[in-house]
Parts: sequence; C-alpha cells; structure tokens
Amino acid sequence: MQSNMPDIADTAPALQTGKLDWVGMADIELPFIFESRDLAPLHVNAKARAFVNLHKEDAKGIHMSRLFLALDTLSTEQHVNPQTIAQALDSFISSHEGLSDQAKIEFKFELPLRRKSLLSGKAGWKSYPLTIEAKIDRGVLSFELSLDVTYSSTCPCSAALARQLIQQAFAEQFNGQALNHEQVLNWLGSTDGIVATPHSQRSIANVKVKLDSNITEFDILSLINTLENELKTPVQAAVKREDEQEFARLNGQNLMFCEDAARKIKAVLEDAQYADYWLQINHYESLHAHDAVAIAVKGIDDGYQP
Ligand SMILES: Nc1nc2c(ncn2[C@@H]2O[C@H](COP(=O)(O)OP(=O)(O)OP(=O)(O)O)[C@@H](O)[C@H]2O)c(=O)[nH]1
Repeated sequence: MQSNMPDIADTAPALQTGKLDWVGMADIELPFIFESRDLAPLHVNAKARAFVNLHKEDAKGIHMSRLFLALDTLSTEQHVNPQTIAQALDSFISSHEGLSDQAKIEFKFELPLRRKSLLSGKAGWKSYPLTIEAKIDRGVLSFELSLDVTYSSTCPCSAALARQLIQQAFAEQFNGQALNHEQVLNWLGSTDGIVATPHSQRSIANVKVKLDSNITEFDILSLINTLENELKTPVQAAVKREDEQEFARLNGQNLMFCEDAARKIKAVLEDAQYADYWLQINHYESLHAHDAVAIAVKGIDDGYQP
C-alpha cells in the first residue's frame, strides 16, 4: 500500500538547500516505564522531543514517523533507561542514513517519590520535575539530567532584625529587673517573646548535570537526596505537628540567602564529580514582589554557560 503512495521526503526537491541543526517533533505525549537505581520501575507521563540533524543539503526533509515509532517502541515494549534510550537514538540515525549523524531525545516528566516525614514516621507523595536529554553526535553518546528541588529558605538578615526586636521587647518589658529562671522561661513561651518573625520563602533549586556517557543506570534518587540533605529544608509531604516543629527548627538552624544555597549546591555537585553542572537558585521572596536568584556553573571549557 505504502509503496504506491508519493513519498516527498525522499523524492521531492528541497525548496531551498542547506543544512539544518535539528529537525523533529516536540510535545509528543509519551507514557512509559522509567527505571532508576533504588526505585521500583515507575509509570510516568512524559512529554518528549525527538530530533535529528539534516546534514544532506538537498534532502527535502527527515522521516518524522521513524522517530515517532522508535519512541513508541520505547514506550510500549521497553523500560526507559540509558541503554534503551541509546537504542532509540541509534535507530534515529540508522533510519536516516545519509541524512543525519546527530540525534537527540528529551523527556520531561514528573517523578513521584514517596517521601518520609521528618519525625512522625508518616510518608507522602512528592513529585520532582525532571528532564532527561540524551544526544548522539557522530557516535558519541551523552546524557544530561535537569531536576528541580523545592525547599524553604529563611532570610538570615530578617532573622537578625527579628532577634533585635525581641531583645528590645525584652528590655522594655523588664526594664533592668532581676529575673528568675521561671519568669524568663514564661516570657519566652509567650507571644511577647516572639514579637517579630523572620520571613521565609518557598525556593527552587534548578540543577542540570552532565552524566558519563557509559552509565548503565540513572540514579535520580541519590541526586535528589544529596541536594535535599544539603539544603536541609526541603518542602515536606506528610506533616504532623511534631514534623512542623522540626521543620521550624531546621529553618532556624539553616538560614540562607540565595548565595548560601547556591554555594551549598555547588559544593555537593563538585564533590559528586559530575562532568559538568549548571545550577540556578530561585528564592521566591515574601519580602519583595521580585525574586532573589543565584547561578553557577562548573566552569569548564565548552561547558555550560551561566
Ligand atoms: N519532514 C517533515 N514531515 C512532516 C512535517 N509535518 C508533517 N510531516 C509528516 O510526517 C509524516 C511522516 O513522514 P515519513 O516518516 O517520511 O513517513 P512515511 O513516508 O510514511 O514513512 P517511511 O516510509 O518510513 O519514510 C509525513 O506524512 C509528513 O507529511 C514536516 O514539517 N517535515
């Protein structure tokens, strides 16, 4: 049937000749089963982008359906892991012989993880926005992960200003009186004892890392745990009062500007020895209507740019 049909991608002349860097499809709906170390295979609903370059200058176009069907195989017959993504990229190239020598796939999805509460022993779902980009360039494979981690940041400047107001309130209230332990303890537990509170904000760390081309599995959980353990105040799922109190303690013990968060994340990404990384810290301020932002990269030649 197909052989009687015109196939202009192969036969029609290009309107204008020239090489193209990427041609393909965006926003493809693609449910699949995702594999990553220490996680049971997970059903996710991804949006995919699939591309090849078009280096044959007079070719009319690429064969979109071949990319689409390779992705469909990944979705329906395989689990998504570095090997199967590499197979899909290989099939992009082999189905475009003479046309393309570069291919890339991007999957964007939310990774739902069970997260434990801080103290109460409960658990709940928390979703992490994740993008995986895989590329093959004249036979060389590369993988990149982008991940968002949401946390709370309490402003160190605001905390110092609040402490000063609390001291002033104490001085006014007791005005040079000699106090016993119980009086001070009672005052600290009263609303007068916390006359000002520092502002905190929901904050997001956007992190992008380049992975080794020879990885055999993704390890998203360990990256998320590393980032959250470093920040100390990740947004919680299940929260009972004891968890909320622990969260308040953690916030008070980990006051941070966006610069502090950026330096913390930079240090752990350096330690993890990623080939390259990029990070952007966003503190969605409650003091201002604008945000505080810090950006850092590993700083290697031809690497990510800030
Ligand atoms: N190259 C290209 N194809 C497009 C575009 N927009 C839609 N398509 C369609 O994508 C469809 C798939 O093209 P092919 O992969 O060549 O489909 P096919 O000829 O049935 O498949 P093969 O026999 O494997 O070549 C065609 O029906 C095109 O019309 C576009 O902008 N560029």
